[in-house]
Amino acid sequence: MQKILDAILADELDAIGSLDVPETYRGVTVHADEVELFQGVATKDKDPRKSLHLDEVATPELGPGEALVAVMASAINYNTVWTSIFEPMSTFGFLKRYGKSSPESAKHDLPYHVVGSDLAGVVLRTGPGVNAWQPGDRVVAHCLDVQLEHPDGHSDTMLDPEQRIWGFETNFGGLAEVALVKANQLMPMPRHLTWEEAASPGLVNSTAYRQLVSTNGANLKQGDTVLIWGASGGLGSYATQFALNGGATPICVVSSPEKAEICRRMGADLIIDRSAEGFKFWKDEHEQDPKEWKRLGAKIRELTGGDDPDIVFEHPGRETFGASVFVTKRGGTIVTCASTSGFMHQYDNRYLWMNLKRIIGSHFANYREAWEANRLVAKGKIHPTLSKVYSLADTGQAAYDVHRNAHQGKVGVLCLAPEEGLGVLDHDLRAAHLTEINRFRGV
Ligand SMILES: C/C=C/C(=O)SCCNC(=O)CCNC(=O)[C@H](O)C(C)(C)COP(=O)(O)OP(=O)(O)OC[C@H]1O[C@@H](n2cnc3c(N)ncnc32)[C@H](O)[C@@H]1OP(=O)(O)O
Ligand SMILES: NC(=O)C1=CN([C@@H]2O[C@H](COP(=O)(O)OP(=O)(O)OC[C@H]3O[C@@H](n4cnc5c(N)ncnc54)[C@H](OP(=O)(O)O)[C@@H]3O)[C@@H](O)[C@H]2O)C=CC1
Repeated sequence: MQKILDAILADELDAIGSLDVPETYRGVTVHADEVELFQGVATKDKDPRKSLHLDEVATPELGPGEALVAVMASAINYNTVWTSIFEPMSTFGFLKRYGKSSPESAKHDLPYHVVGSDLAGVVLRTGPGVNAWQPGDRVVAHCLDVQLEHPDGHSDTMLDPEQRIWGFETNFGGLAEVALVKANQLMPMPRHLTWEEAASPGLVNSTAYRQLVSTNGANLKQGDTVLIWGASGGLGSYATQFALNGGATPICVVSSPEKAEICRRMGADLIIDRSAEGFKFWKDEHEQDPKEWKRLGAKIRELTGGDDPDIVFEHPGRETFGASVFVTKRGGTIVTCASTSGFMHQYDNRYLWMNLKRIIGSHFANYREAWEANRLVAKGKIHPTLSKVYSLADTGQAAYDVHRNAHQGKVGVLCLAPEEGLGVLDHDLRAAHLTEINRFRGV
């Protein structure tokens, strides 16, 4: 491993293909014999530091269409939080199902799960049938694992029944020194970013792109008003940038003055601090409070001068969904990709049908959407929102921060990279955008 790292750090990438791939590597795992670890513990008290381990694991065999990547850096996504607390279900069920689907995928079904759905690194080896990528290529990986053997995925790969999220529904994820991906997950690493910056947008940037910008999602247009929950978080920090870039007006919902300040730094003017306003959309566990929905709607109208949101960018789920449906403009769109606070939603359907609103479900992104989202990063039009970086050994703490909502934007993890700040090739482009690249640091 050290020879590989030395070659990468010396920028001798042509040598990578001739260096031996190590038989084992360090990866962050959950263990199948610990899925009951948090039985009886409330969700908020389940501690990823107890369930995420740093293990020496065997390097998987490289199959057709696959690539092994030396991972310089990765990032925490909320799916790793879900894996680490074994909610809403243990990810070992996904690995078992995948393992049964073909002889090639049997290797994924193991008593440990190497997690993580983002990476920046260097291709070590490619399997048979891979022509577009070579050992030594500097890459980032999006997290859609799909082989495309079924007809259903051929207009939109997200519709393939065998579509999976790498490092969540597959093994050998990115929070490790080596990762196994499908070659059609690879994309060029933006040349003006460090390893840890390049590793941080992938999953959330691609998801927000499909959810908000793509015709498969809300198809945002100039002049739209967009309500963005968690606007300084992982998804929200990219949704806010897309709204601003696309000539729309974001209304950023956050929960502290620090987060409000980050949104202002991104260029947003209309901000709601949900903690300061004290919104309480549920009277108790069973009943919502439509007066609170109206209070949120009135606040939005006060900020916009009377406009209701054309689009509501949803992911908190149960806690906010009723309010989201209510405040959306007549004919507008609620686009949802998650349910962090609970997946059994409740809303008043009269406001949906009488006012001709639409709810769209959105999940990750197809290769084209992920590529377009990455291209915007590479061109310096969308910027990483990295706030803090941890070592691979401290991944548990990093996931704990995200679980506790104690983070801003994205939290990075150094895998093989010995320190922050390495990997930049285009210093001029970097200099031109340094303020934006560092906008989430130290807040
Ligand atoms: C990129 C990052 C993303 C994120 O962060 S997303 C957030 C994290 N992700 C999650 O929280 C999602 C985790 N996944 C899940 O919770 C589950 O994954 C799902 C609820 C999505 C699906 O559950 P499942 O049990 O895997 O599948 P079923 O579709 O419920 O299948 C169970 C049985 O139900 C049958 N079935 C499905 N649809 C129908 C139908 N329309 N009519 C009749 N039967 C149906 C199936 O065939 C199967 O049957 P049989 O058990 O016998 O094999
Ligand atoms: N389907 C898909 O493809 C994807 C799904 N996801 C899912 O989306 C969700 C969010 O992911 P991500 O943005 O990365 O996570 P983050 O934790 O980085 O950001 C989410 C933000 O949402 C806000 N939030 C959290 N809980 C609530 C609540 N109860 N009410 C209102 N706002 C809330 C918080 O902001 P604040 O406190 O400032 O309001 C928080 O910062 C997760 O469940 C994740 O699994 C993520 C990516 C892809």
